[in-house]
Amino acid sequence: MSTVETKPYRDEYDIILAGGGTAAGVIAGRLAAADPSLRILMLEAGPPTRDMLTHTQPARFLHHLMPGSTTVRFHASAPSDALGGRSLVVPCGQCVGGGSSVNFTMYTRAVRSDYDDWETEFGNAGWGSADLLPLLRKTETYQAQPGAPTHGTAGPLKVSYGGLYTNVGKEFLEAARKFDTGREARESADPNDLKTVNVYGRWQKWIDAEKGTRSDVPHHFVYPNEHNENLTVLTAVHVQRVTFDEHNRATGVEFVWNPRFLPDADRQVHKVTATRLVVASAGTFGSPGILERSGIGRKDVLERVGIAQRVDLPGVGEGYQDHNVLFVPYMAAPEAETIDGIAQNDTDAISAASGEWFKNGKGLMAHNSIDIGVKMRPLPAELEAFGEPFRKRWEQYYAPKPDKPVMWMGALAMLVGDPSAVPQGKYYSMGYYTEHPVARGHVHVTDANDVAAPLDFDSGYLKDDADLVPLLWAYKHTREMARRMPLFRGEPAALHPRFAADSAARLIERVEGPVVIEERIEYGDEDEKAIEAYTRERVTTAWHALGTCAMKPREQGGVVDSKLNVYGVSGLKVIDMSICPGNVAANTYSTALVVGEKGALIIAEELGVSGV
Ligand SMILES: Cc1cc2nc3c(=O)[nH]c(=O)nc-3n(C[C@H](O)[C@H](O)[C@H](O)COP(=O)(O)OP(=O)(O)OC[C@H]3O[C@@H](n4cnc5c(N)ncnc54)[C@H](O)[C@@H]3O)c2cc1C
Repeated sequence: MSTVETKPYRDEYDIILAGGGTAAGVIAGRLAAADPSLRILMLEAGPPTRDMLTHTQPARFLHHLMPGSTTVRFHASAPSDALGGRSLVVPCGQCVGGGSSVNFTMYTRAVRSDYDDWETEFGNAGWGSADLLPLLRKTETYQAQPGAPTHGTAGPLKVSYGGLYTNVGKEFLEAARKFDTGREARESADPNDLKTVNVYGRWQKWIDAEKGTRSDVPHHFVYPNEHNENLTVLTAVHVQRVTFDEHNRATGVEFVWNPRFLPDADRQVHKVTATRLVVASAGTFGSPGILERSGIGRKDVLERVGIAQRVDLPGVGEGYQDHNVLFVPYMAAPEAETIDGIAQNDTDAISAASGEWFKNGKGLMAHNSIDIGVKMRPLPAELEAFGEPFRKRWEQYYAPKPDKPVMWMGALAMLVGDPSAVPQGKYYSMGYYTEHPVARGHVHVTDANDVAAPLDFDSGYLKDDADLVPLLWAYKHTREMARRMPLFRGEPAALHPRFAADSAARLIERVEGPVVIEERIEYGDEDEKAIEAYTRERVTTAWHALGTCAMKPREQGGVVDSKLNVYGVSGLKVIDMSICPGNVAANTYSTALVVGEKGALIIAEELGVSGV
């Protein structure tokens, strides 16, 4: 295998993957291992990741989100009234491995009904949970509780509880036990068995229990094929478009070097031929752009930027979804075990944690800050509190499917937020996100050629009140638990709602030692307004973008069929998170992997390759 910049590469391959992220890496790795004679080219916009500690050391994930990061691309939405006039900025992996190389290594799997909906409601035979569970197992070796049902035993990616069980996690579990008595809280629970809801449990991580390394795609699917001369990974490449013959069959791609990484490279358009298949695997923001620049999309979108339409496919770039998340920080006692120093790129903290990590793969460096969480469905009184805006959603969508959680909640042993806005010290954060938001957005190109041009991006966030009310409730619910943890030392005003000084809900700005809190906080109308304003001003991306090239019938706005073929052309598939027709109750890495695995099987079957 060659991981090269600019040259050498051949003029012709059997398969070209446009994008070198999570799903693409699984496809390349599986196909190359099964048939080393297949000539595969993977074209990635960003830089290589091989053996780099910022990628292999799990706790360093925030390094990739720092301003000026070269391993993610930031997409800014149009300002939205629903977000207090803000623009939402969504970072996406932009390096070999894509999201798998920069994500927070939080292991979360969808529930069965999410995938069953893909099959029954969107007409995709072969995509139900019974078909996908074997593929979920295929990707992983589950070290957290070896032998646990539904998990894998021999896959390339290791799943564990990480290198430490922090006191933040332990105290959060205890606070849940005491405060949230309508739900169970057990260390032995498996919240990721595709069905468990309303049970707080230890949260798994995409981290190797022995080596302490990130379970990313490149180091486990792609780089192990280095002996294979027929697999080429070309980095710093902007795929502009797919080329076609007169019968609308994909013949290859056109690309330019990404000037961000290769400022001195030529500015010409390069062409490579694919004799058998082109796969767009550039993610939820990237794949619709490749289709649109190739003339596949909605007429007015293409006309606006001067692209001649090849196929009228109005669903391209539509249906954008994510999970709406908030992280609310609390001051912690000095003895709190947090990854704050590492997350903030403090060199002393990094070298201290690296010492243990290099020795035995353990400690804070083999961690992602999340030890305990819950997939939560509202209990009857809570549903009442969600009120009218949520009732219809509940009755139509959630009530008939008892495995579907409405939210995820958990504790993070770190400050998530701007450190310069709060007093120095240790922090933990309460995190919560909605699993299946109602509102949809879109992503479209604004330039016919320039891959780096900002996108026409509407996140859709909080445009439907059914998406808002669970978040308002979750602030109050998690605040009760955060205050009941013995490590609690206060609520930093800059990163909480602006409650009036004489409100019963006012903040406890600082305490010097553990406090005993038994009373629930009472919220008046003004307090509720403060929480809504706060939620609109602070809700952010969960980095789980999906749905912009949906796999569903063409007449319903679909872009690909259930074999992942783009409607209206041949020889072109889309395989990444953009194909998800519906959301999943989970952080999305697991689903991106299963989409890659399923895509590899479909390609293998069509090309007559066995052993995938
Ligand atoms: C910061 C962050 C944190 C996350 N945390 C978690 C987590 O803890 N747990 C979890 O389950 N999920 C998490 N996720 C989500 C998960 O990692 C992603 O959903 C998943 O990796 C997406 O896979 P994909 O194959 O669809 O796209 P990606 O992995 O994003 O791959 C797309 C690739 O295509 C490249 N590309 C785009 N356009 C072009 C072009 N024109 N030419 C060439 N290349 C192009 C991009 O650079 C990118 O590398 C996180 C994601 C991010 C970004």
